[in-house]
Amino acid sequence: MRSPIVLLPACVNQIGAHPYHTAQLKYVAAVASGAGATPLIVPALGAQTDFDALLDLADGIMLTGSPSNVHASLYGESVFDESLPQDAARDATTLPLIRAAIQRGIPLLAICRGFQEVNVAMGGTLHQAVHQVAGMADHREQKGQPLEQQYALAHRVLLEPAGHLTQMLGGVREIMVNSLHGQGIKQLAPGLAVEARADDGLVEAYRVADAAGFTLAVQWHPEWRLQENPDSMKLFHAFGEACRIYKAGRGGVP
Ligand SMILES: N[C@@H](CCC(=O)NCCCC(=O)O)C(=O)O
Repeated sequence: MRSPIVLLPACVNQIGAHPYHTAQLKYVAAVASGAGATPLIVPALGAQTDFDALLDLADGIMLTGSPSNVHASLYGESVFDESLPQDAARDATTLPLIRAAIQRGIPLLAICRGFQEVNVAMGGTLHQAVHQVAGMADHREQKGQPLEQQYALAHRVLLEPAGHLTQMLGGVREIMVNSLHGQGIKQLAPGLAVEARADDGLVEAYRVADAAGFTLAVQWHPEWRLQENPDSMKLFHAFGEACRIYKAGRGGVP
C-alpha cells in the first residue's frame, strides 16, 4: 500500500545568480519521518498552476515557514517595511491552493508563514510587526545567533481546553514552543477556531472549524528537532493518520 502524498508548496529564493524553487530539508524530513508520508515539493507557479491536477494527487498539504512575508496587499494593507523579504510567487500559489484544499477536505498542516497564509486566504489579517503593537511581546528570533538558540523553546502557549490540539496532546493545558516570527494574526478569519494563544493574547494555533478533514495551523516550528519533541511527534503523527484516512477514503489511487 503506497504511503500518502503530502504536497509542500515551494518558496522562490535567489541562490547566487539564479532563482530557485526551494523547500527546507527539515520540513521535507518531518513529513517523511513524522507523518510517514511521501513529501512532494510543488513549484510556486502561481496562476500557471493546475490546482486540480495537484489536488487530485494530494492526500495532504503542508505549508512551511519562510522568512518571507505574505504580501500586505492580500489583506488590504500597504507594506510597512519594504526591506523585509516577500515571495509573490509563493503567495499566488498557496492562497488559491489553500482554499481549494479546504473545499475538498484535504488534510492541512500549516506552520509559521503557512499559518499566516491560511488566515489571509480565508479572509483574515496580520500584524505586520507584532512587536510594535502595544501590549504584545516580541516574537522574533535573535537572527545571527546559532540555530539551536533561534529555535530554542521561547514561550508557553495556552491550549483551548475543548480544542483539537489539546486532545491531540493528551489533555495538557499548555506547552512551550519556539518563536521565529515578526508578523502574527491581527484579525482571525471567519470560520477559524482558536486552538492556542500566547500570554500576550496572540493567536498561536487554530483550525478550520467546519473543515471536513484535519486542519491545524501553528505559528511555531514543530518540525524543528522533531524526534526530540514528543508534542511535535504527536502533532505530525495525527497529521499523517489524517492523510492515510483521506487516502483510503478516495480509493487510495488518484
Ligand atoms: N515571515 C513571517 C513568517 C516567519 C517564518 O515562517 N519564520 C520561519 C523562517 C525559517 C523557517 O522556515 O524555519 C514572519 O516573520 O512572521
